[in-house]
Amino acid sequence: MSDSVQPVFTVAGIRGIENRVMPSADPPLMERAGRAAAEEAFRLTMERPGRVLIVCGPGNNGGDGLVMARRLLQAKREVTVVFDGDLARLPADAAAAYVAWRGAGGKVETELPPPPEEGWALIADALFGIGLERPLTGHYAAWIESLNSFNVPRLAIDIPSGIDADTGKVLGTAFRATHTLTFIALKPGLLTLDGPDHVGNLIVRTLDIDIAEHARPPGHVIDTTLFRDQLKPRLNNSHKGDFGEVGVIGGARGMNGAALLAARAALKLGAGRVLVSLVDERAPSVDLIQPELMLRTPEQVLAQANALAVGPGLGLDERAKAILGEALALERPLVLDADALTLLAQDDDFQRLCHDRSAPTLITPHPGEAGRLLGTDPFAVQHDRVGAAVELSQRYRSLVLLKGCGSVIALPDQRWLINTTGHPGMASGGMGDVLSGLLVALLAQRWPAESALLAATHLHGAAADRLAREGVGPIGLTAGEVCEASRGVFNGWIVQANQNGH
Ligand SMILES: NC(=O)C1=CN([C@@H]2O[C@H](COP(=O)(O)OP(=O)(O)OC[C@H]3O[C@@H](n4cnc5c(N)ncnc54)[C@H](OP(=O)(O)O)[C@@H]3O)[C@@H](O)[C@H]2O)[C@@H](O)CC1
Ligand SMILES: [K+]
Repeated sequence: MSDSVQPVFTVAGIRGIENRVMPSADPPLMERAGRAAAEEAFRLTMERPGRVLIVCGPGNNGGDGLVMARRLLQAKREVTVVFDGDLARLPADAAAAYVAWRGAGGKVETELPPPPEEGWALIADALFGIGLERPLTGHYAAWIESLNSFNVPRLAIDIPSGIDADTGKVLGTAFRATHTLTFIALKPGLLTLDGPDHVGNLIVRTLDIDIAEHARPPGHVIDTTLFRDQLKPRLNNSHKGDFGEVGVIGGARGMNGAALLAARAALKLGAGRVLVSLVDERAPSVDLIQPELMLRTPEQVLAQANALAVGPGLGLDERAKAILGEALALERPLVLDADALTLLAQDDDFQRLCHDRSAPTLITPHPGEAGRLLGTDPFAVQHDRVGAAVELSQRYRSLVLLKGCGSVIALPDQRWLINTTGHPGMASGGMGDVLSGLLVALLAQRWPAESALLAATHLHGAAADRLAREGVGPIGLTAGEVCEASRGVFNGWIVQANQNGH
């Protein structure tokens, strides 16, 4: 994995690094964290002099806030600290930070005071960090609700209080930050589920720890460097046979569009030929909007394509089952989505076939489909998206893309990655079909399965992001528009990857 790719650690991983570094850390980690937070506060209040409110909790996150407060006070800033923790139960570093704060002349309020007349210059949330283990209730929950109501910069220290650092779940209620300064490394909860709605601008400070020296990250954030090796310009001396033959099978009655969208996306991402089979017998025999697509029978597609996407609008009837069985038996890269996933979840024979395949299988469930595949429900999946994706990958010996806010990719060797492109305008019909099409196009062009899944996922979101920047959406964005924009973004990546001698 390239050094520039951002690592992601679960709480257990962060604790492991802390335990290794802490005994000899000079200055201590909490001093470094508090100093980094004070620096960030200066940056955020450059144009907003005035009083900074720091709300500190009963653990080491509160300790970070107390160090931050002392640093600001020593730099002649006005600071109000709120802390009502039990001094006798404060961890050692946080207790030392408390003593140092009082020693520097700092005062402590035990209730949230009203804001000064000119308003708070900044609110810093140092209530709870990675140690939060149960829902927030009572006065802590009330404080957070109140802090969220101020329209001023709101800085979360390490993680917005109330967000579970491993899962991104809101535990009771959660601080809505405009900025989050996180320490040592990213955590999954900042990137997936409810995390992105609470973190605002995300800033990582490693606290001068060389992470690679201490631990191997279990996860990463997806970026283009992960598949840059595949981003090659085409040779002048090329022909369509060099770029593979995609097969898409789906499009039952009322769902023709799902398979056509996938097929069009495959065409726009450079597949040499795209064969599509609409299982609806009354479906048209040509796509008049995209006549380049070759409409064929399922048998012809299964026989000819060198990479297959099965499922968009496939239906759940006997014919659909027969097609899925045949596709699973072919040793060619296979994308399964939508109805194919529902059929897979229902049938032990399909599961056995899937498990025994030697060609790559790529499954792209949303949380509902993932729940069915795991024999549970969407809530359980969302409760631990990374865990669910890893389990699916193991159970189905597949590369998995679990869709949703902060899509999670899990690979058969148990590595996982989180995607940060895309936006809620993509929550609309047909988006998943386009993603399947982008993915199968790269597979047909003989990209390795892992690179294809990372690239298609990242591209799908990046295309939607570009459109939103151009005023197309986010609200009302259509899957067809993402399909078109993906082509431009992808070609741009190739140009970029091949500049400067790469
Ligand atoms: N360790 C280090 O060296 C470094 C750590 N760093 C910083 O420390 C943070 C982690 O600190 P932490 O482990 O002390 O956990 P933290 O998030 O402060 O919360 C624990 C406290 O909250 C309490 N509590 C929990 N849930 C609750 C609830 N629902 N409602 C009420 N109370 C609740 C819990 O109480 P208890 O469960 O024991 O009742 C305990 O008192 C980390 O995010 C980073 O900011 C950095 O300085 C770098 C160096
Ligand atoms: K916090």
